[in-house]
Amino acid sequence: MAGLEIRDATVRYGVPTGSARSGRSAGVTAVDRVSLTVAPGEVVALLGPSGCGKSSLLRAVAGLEPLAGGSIGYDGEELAGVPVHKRRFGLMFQEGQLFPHRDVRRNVGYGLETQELSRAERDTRVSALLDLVGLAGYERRSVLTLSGGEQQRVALARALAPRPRLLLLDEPLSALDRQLRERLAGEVRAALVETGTTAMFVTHDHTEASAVADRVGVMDRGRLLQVAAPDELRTAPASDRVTEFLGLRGSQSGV
Ligand SMILES: Nc1ncnc2c1ncn2[C@@H]1O[C@H](COP(=O)(O)OP(=O)(O)OP(=O)(O)O)[C@@H](O)[C@H]1O
Repeated sequence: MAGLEIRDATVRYGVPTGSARSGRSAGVTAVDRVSLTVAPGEVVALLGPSGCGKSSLLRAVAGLEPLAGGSIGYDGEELAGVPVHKRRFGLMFQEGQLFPHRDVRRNVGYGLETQELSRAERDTRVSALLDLVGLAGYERRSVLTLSGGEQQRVALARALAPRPRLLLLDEPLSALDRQLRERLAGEVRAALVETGTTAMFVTHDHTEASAVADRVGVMDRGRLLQVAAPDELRTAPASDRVTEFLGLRGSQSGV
């Protein structure tokens, strides 16, 4: 199938060699037989409390964690054995990812340096991306002078620059205060939709998940409880745990 296809993916940590075969439950099962698809151009959020396995699943898709079971494919190609840099996926994290000694233009243009573009073409693309993330005219600014929100906008522009076939975002707004987070969540979605970017967005904040994603996957203790459009999750939650995470009852949301 086109896009991302995760089938029965399992990620374990700290399992000594051989113990899986012996059947003993050594180590932690961070992701437990999760199946999920992301269609081309679709944005899917992974939502759940701290420790539920969201980042582990994202890292497995990126190729940063090996699978203990199941498989991950993209556009019909099996990704096992395909190294991180050959997957043509983009990554964006919470913070601390910009090069401090490069200006904004050279940060955003970083992923374009290996592509066969003239300097002028590169600059045009960088300016268009800065425009897209609301930072038109910031080319020459030192990233050290930017606010946290501006830095994450630059990081988003940089991640989008090489046109990744899948963008993986791990809590990209978590270091920002709530008000800014809510505004930026809408802006991130607009940028992803405008560029037609296929994306997986990890968050523990249900408001953010609903603002960013076409569909939200709710995770709990390594398992995927439900995947549905934000409206459908609200009107037809599959279980009480889903209701809790959506903040419709209790105080589990925003853990
Ligand atoms: N490198 C590791 N070694 C051992 N255990 C790990 C490792 N990374 C994660 N874990 C464990 O795996 C489980 C899932 O962690 P993971 O980081 O995927 O969850 P998460 O939902 O992304 O949490 P958070 O929102 O806090 O980042 C947790 O129990 C965690 O302690």
